[in-house]
Amino acid sequence: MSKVRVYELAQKMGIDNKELMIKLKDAGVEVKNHMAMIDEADAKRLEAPAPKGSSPDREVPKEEVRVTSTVIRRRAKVVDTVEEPVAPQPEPVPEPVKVEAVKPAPVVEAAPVEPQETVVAPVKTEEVVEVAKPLPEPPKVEPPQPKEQPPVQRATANRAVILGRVEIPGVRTKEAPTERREPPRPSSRPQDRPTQQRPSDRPAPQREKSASDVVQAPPVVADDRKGKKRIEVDMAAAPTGDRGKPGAPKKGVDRKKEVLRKADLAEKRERVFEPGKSGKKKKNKEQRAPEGRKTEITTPKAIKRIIRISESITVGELAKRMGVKATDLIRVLMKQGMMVTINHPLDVDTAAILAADFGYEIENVAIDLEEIVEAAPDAPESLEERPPVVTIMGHVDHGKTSLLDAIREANVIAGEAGGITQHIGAYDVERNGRKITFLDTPGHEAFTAMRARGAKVTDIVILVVAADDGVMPQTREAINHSKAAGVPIIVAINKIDKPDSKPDRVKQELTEFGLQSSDWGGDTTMVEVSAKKRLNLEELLEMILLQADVMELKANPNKQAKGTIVEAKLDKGRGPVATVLVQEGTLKLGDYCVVGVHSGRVRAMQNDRGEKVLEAGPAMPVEVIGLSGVPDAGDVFVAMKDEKQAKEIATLRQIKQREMELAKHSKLSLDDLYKKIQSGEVKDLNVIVKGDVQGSVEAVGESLRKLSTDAVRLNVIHSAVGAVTESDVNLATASNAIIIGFNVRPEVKAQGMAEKEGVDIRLYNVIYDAVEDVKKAMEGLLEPTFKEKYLGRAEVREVFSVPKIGNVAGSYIQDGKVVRNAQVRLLRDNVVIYTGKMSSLRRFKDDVKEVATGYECGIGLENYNDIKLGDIIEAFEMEKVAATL
Ligand SMILES: Nc1nc2c(ncn2[C@@H]2O[C@H](COP(=O)(O)OP(=O)(O)OP(=O)(O)O)[C@@H](O)[C@H]2O)c(=O)[nH]1
Repeated sequence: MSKVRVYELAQKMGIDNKELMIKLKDAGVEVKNHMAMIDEADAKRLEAPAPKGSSPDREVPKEEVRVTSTVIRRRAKVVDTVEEPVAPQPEPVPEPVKVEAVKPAPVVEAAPVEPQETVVAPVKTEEVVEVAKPLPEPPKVEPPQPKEQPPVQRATANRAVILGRVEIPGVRTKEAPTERREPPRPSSRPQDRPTQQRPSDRPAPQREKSASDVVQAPPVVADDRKGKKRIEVDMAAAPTGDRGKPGAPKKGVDRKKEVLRKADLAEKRERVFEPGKSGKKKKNKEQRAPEGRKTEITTPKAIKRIIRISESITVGELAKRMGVKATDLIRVLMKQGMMVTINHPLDVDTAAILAADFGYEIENVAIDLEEIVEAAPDAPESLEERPPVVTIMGHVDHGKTSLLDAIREANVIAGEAGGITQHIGAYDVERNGRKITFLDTPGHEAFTAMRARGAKVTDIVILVVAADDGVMPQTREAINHSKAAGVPIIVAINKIDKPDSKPDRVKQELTEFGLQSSDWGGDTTMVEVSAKKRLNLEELLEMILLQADVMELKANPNKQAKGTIVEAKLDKGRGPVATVLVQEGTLKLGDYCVVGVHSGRVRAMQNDRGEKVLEAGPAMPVEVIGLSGVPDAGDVFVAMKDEKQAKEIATLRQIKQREMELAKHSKLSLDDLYKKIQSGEVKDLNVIVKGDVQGSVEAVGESLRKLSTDAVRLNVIHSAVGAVTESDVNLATASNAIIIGFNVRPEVKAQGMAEKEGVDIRLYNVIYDAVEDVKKAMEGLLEPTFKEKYLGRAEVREVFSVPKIGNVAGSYIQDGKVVRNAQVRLLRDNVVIYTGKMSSLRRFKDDVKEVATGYECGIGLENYNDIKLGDIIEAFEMEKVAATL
């Protein structure tokens, strides 16, 4: 007679094993556990009435659930089953028996099975194998699912009651370690589990009793039987799995099962059993758990959402730190008008805005130089009197240089005789034991250029006004610049030795600018001097010191030095040389320092008399050697103890500078084009100014801006030092601007591009001419009758000295052609050194009319011999053209 196993029938009927066992009991069929076999007749009898909610028919549809990579569990569809638990649950409470079926599911099963197994041992073996595949056990779990964690699984995956079970073990696993020691499962285990897992299931204990009555040590069987599914459950519970061995010895069948199990589930064991045995299991869980968390927690904790950067970060790095694609960041930046690449550095502000879009915060952990520099304000008691720093300003030829020289000479003579004066950009003189520092860069351009860099160096301005000339344009500018800087003025009315000098008239004129002589009841000190005759120079110095007293100039000499670069150059022998005007602290030999984008170490210092100096205190100018590069005038000099820190700051500044340049370029072209469109009726004249030095660039720019009228607005959209480049031409094209070059030339490519694009490049070497031209053009009066026509340029590759003729430039024609008798310019680093005529053009000793690109030739310049290797000779001719501006 064919038989069927209880669990198979239960599976077929879609009900829990326990439940079926209860039904069997009710039906008078005695079974010890779900592995027991019953007659098919009995089975059919039971199937007919079908269990509570679930109809046997439903058993047919089975569901496959992959429990692990090697185990697939098949079981009846849960849809119905899901409801079942509801019914059984309430029952369990009153009836211990039912409860058993529900709660102890995994554990209890194990217990009861054992006894029966004893009987059907051999069969089981086979079954076990089967079980492993189809995973019948699940049904048992079904009942508990609703109460335990299974529900979670159901909810997420598929009503898989089974799944729920699987989970149960997982949950238990945590407790597993403790349970393990309770191999005597029957009684203890059930209790433990129910209590731990479902505290609400009180019947559990009672059940267990009954269960324990029936079974005792069979845990082994239970484990085996359930095969893998079970295993998971039991193993999860830890105790059973391992115990299987110890408990099994009781029955040979068990052993076989175990063997089978080992064979079949070797892999699984390693993963599930083994770990379950001890801490390993925990590890396993731990491993799993985090995985789960990872997927859940997609957003880092608040603390991890703060990105610390040091002054700047590249787009790629920021994307990486935020865990987003760099392309996403680039897209966002593009929307904001920034065309960047993955390696584009972002400053803190930009990065912060960008990061905010992705829910991150940016924290700038860079060393703040200003902080270091400013540090804590000096305590009043640490301050000591320091010499005043003086700048001389005035109109052209009013005697600024003469006055400076006169003062210095007098000082040198009076001071250390024999000292060889050197031009280091600043010097100090002594008067009655007190020092005065003069900045040897007369003129307001330098003064303003320094100020534009944020350097406030000058304490007192000496305004030189020629007594025979009076207040002139630059005098006015000097006054304005001084006032803007808030620097007190001492007027030196110069050239009083001249017969036609009228100091009073000067004083009178100055009152118009708010400078009233103290002689006349005002508060401005005015000294009548003569630089030429050395008249009243002492008095002038005296007045300077008096003014300094009023100002109470003080500084703390006992700390790391801080100063400003007054002048800097690249010396062939000594490398970068910079004159530092120490403003605070004392600069010592060996100090590390940061200057602008450069860092270095003070390797040598000397004063304006060429003497070696070991240290320089406040207001003392010294020439410093040891910098990594040539800084700009006006750069702040900061001495520091730490070399690494100095280098770091310099690097950061370089990055910043590069960013600023990049930002400036992209901004200009875009912004101005837009502005132009927006300007509507207002006629704009956009100008780009390029010059040989910052001072002239600023001067030209400033003069041009002043030409703005109500009708035409003049915008200097870009100004910089250097040759006219392609970038300038591009900008001019986009902004419909003209380019004004002051003492510089366009690069070859830029020239070609300008011609192609129709950009007007105008070159001057006199500011007045540039301003006048633009002014006339704005008034519609510009009538340029001649326009320069570029012919070509040659590079000087050798210089030959020819008797009677002088130096001849052995040149290579780089571009265009060079024509005999053409006008030429000699350029050195794109700065015009000489403008004149070509005196000779030869090829192999033969005079030629012209030489084309790619050929070599000898070029002689009229009345000019200072030709050097690398110079560029540009040939051009003037042609008549109509006004175009
Ligand atoms: N008679 C007389 N001539 C003076 C005096 N000071 C300067 N000069 C002359 O004025 C001219 C201009 O003097 P500079 O010292 O070059 O004037 P500056 O203001 O420095 O001129 P720039 O450098 O071109 O701005 C020179 O020829 C000097 O000799 C003075 O006190 N008396």
